[in-house]
Amino acid sequence: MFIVLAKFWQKYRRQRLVYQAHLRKIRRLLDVPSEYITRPATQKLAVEYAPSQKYFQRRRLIFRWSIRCFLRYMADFDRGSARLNQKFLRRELKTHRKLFDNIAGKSLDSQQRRAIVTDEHSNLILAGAGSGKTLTIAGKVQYLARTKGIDPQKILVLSFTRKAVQELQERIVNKLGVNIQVWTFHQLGLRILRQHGRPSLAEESLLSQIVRNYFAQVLPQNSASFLNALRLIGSTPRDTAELTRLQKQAADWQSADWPLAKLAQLSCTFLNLLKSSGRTPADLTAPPASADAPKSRAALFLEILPPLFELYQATLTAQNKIDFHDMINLAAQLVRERGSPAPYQYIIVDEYQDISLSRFQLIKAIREKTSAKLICVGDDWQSIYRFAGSEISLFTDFQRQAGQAALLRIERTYRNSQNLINIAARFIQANPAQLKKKLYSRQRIRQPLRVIKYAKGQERSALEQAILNIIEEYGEQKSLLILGRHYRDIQEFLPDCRDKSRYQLFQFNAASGEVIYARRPKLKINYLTAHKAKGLEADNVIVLNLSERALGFPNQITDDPLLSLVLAKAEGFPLAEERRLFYVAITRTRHTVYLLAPRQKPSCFVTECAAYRDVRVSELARGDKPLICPRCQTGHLTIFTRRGHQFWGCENQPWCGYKLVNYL
Ligand SMILES: Nc1ncnc2c1ncn2[C@@H]1O[C@H](COP(=O)(O)OP(=O)(O)OP(=O)(O)O)[C@@H](O)[C@H]1O
Repeated sequence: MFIVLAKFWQKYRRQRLVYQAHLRKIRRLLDVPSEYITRPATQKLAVEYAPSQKYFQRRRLIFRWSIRCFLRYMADFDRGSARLNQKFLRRELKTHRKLFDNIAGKSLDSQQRRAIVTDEHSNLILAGAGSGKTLTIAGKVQYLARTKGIDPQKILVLSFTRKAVQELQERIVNKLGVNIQVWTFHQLGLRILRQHGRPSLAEESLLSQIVRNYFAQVLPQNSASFLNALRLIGSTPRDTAELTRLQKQAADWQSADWPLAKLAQLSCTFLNLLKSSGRTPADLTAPPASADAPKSRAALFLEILPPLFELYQATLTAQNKIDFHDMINLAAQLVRERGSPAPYQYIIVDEYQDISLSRFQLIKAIREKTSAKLICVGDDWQSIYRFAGSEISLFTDFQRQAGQAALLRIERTYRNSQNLINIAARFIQANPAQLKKKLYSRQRIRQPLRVIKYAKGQERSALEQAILNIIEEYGEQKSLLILGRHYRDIQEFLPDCRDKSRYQLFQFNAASGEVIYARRPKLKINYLTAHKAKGLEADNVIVLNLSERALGFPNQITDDPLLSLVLAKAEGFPLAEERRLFYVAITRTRHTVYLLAPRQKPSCFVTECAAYRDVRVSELARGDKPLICPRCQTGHLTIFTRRGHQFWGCENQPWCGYKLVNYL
């Protein structure tokens, strides 16, 4: 009897120990986790805890609350992990409140904080213009380095332009004191190539030289290909004699008038885009031929392209050089073959909406070697580089491209007023393909978007009117950004600013982009194209030349359809990229935006915005009274003489009383 009891007791104790071990294990799981549970970690946990699940289920041990919680967790692991992650986030936000209260002197808002502490394997931070993307990235780096003990050398921060890199470096290294290196994709690529002793950079003009040589020397030697090229530009020779004459002429091709010159230029652009996507001509397929066009233009082009591509690649190899695109393509290949340049734990990409296929491949290669976590920050509303090879689907379809991801938002803008965001968001979301966002701001400004319409010849007066209105409202101390769609827009507005012999009301320094308004020389004015202004801000903004014409805003010159073979899939919505560019332009302002549009043929964007609430439209008076009073908006400005002094004032005196002192 005693032996039976002893055996029973031993068995009971053994079972009890197993039971307690499982219980301890699941309690550890259900406790607030010490780190964020990522999707890959969730899958590992599911495997790790399956035996405990079986153990409790088999014995129907569900009387304890923790066991019931555990079984519920195991039934839907994703939801269970999400719940635990919420607990983790709450604790992290509380523990590190002081840090988030002071990132470079700014207290982060709740969405910025969440974006920082969320630590999924792949993270996409969807942000609005002026919502503090740069500050959030700086905060993330500081959080990782200071609280998680991550070596800053294992955090790879990437951006697209040197300017953006400098800004990030300045904020992270100088302001936050975290010693980190921020790179452009090309700098990173070059670093990888140098590590493996790869060749130096070829002259920028090499591609155009080779293309020229190809069309002048190589192509004419092959009559069939030469004929294809002529067909492509719509000029089929009448007979063999004419074909031979054209082949001979090709060798002496000098001027841009040569019929194949445009095709050569197109080939240069095409090859640049092809290489920037990391593909070769073999990856391209022409659309199927139709009954009326047995060989499409695309098919003809894809016949003459491969030899050109090979010639270019062979020249690079012979000279032991690489081009700008190889810096990224070869770097990705080297990472795949020989490993990552450093054991990165985090990769943070700024302005992710501008990502191209080849850059994405480079990130992917590094992640495959290091299992680094990826944090991409961007704004699809500001994606304006499709023409240069950016692939917006890598952003909008992030989950499919980068694996299951956490989608975070930062939607409070610190730059624009709510009134301006309402206008800008309505304008951009007219395109239903743009991701939905609810941006908000605490700032309010009545009629932040103001349209001034002018007659032909009044361009300069319209600009002056806008400047005077801004000075009247905000004084001379505020910064002013003048934006054009094309660089030459400013020259159309200030044609006489190049004539040094005359009195110059405006002076424009083309090198620095600085504009000096002679009557208010202290006013800080800069001129940029809308593309260059991305990422910048100013107190007030004037957008020039909003006209409806080929080189207006929107720019209506369409790309050669052949480029669609290498560009991202065309968007269904008309002028989608120009719309985003206009959105970028108007969101650079902290206060107001003036849109200068011709009375005849104003831009369709201006007409669309003019119908919105909170948009003010005024017209410049014709003839010799071009300036409208900025205060009452009805009278014109005229010169008054009082006690021997002259000054500009509103003609509606004394009702209006507006005077411009120190103007004459
Ligand atoms: N939490 C905050 N508190 C106060 N100011 C902030 C905060 N976050 C950002 N800002 C300010 O908002 C402005 C815009 O920030 P930032 O330049 O980082 O925006 P962005 O998202 O990169 O803008 P964009 O995409 O339009 O270039 C800056 O002046 C920045 O200092």
